[in-house]
Amino acid sequence: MCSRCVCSSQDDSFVKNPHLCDLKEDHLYHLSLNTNMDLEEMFSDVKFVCTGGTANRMRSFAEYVAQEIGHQFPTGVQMKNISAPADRYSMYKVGPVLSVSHGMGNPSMGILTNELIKLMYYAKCKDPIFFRIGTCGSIGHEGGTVIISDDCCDGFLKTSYTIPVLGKPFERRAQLDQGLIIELKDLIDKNDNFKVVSGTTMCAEDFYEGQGRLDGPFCKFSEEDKMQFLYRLSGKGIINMEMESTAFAALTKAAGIKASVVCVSLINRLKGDQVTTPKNVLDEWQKRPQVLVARYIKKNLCCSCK
Ligand SMILES: O=P(O)(O)O[C@H]1O[C@H](CO)[C@@H](O)[C@H]1O
Ligand SMILES: O=c1cc[nH]c(=O)[nH]1
Repeated sequence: MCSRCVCSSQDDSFVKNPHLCDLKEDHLYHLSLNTNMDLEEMFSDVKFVCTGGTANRMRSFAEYVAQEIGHQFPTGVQMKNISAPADRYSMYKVGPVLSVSHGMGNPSMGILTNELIKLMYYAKCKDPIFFRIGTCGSIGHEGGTVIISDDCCDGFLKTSYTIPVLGKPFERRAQLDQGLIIELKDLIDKNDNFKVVSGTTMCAEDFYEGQGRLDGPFCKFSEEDKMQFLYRLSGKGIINMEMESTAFAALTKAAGIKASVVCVSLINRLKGDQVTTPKNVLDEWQKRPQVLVARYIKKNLCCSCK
């Protein structure tokens, strides 16, 4: 970090923002981290950043991955939520793995991903890989099916993430890392008790009308309209819908960070709208993408990172 500001060189870095050089300190407000802390000492060993919608899921993923990679916490040391003071996201660190909740929707995922990218920069992490471990609704695949996103599009079927910036639309390509997708698919084990498929993911801005649901408080379209829409999506290779993939894909791509989205389907939307699966089954289903991602981490962990 130069003495005057928070910056180190930005030439081949994750961030592209000259204004960071005007900051004497940078507060990653939603993570309750800032550059007055020794972020390099705390996070420079991070190689895998895993995100998912809920705090409990990301805590249990952290505990699971600790087992899988044989990470030992010092005796009596409890795994703590690093971002607890901010009372927004939950962040757990298990050696080279960060497990962070992202809440629901692109805006929440966007805030988190922006701050995680800056964290990687300040901590001088080397080639981190990001994952979104989520749930989704699928088109034509039963609940419990794991879906790897080959590509992602917004609700207008554009493979980009567009937000208003200074009153004008600002569009970024939402592209996931194709090499990482192939590596994940290579880790599918025929003995797994779940099916894995891949295709394009539609990232909706809404759970109800935005995903063609008839069961919200308002609905201006018919069941026929809904089914026509779902079959139109299916005809374009879109196999699932969720609500964070485009912000996640666009921002990680802009940072030059490899990223992948792996979700489990909670419902085949061709058969209905309501998620009625019992909690214990949903909990088991939610572990399935975690198995695949943990397998990747275990395989790619350098021995020195244990
Ligand atoms: O289970 P998570 O990862 O939150 O993802 C899905 O679940 C939420 C909707 O129920 C949305 O956030 C959607 O993207
Ligand atoms: O149908 C679903 C299920 C989970 N998440 C979504 O966004 N949609």
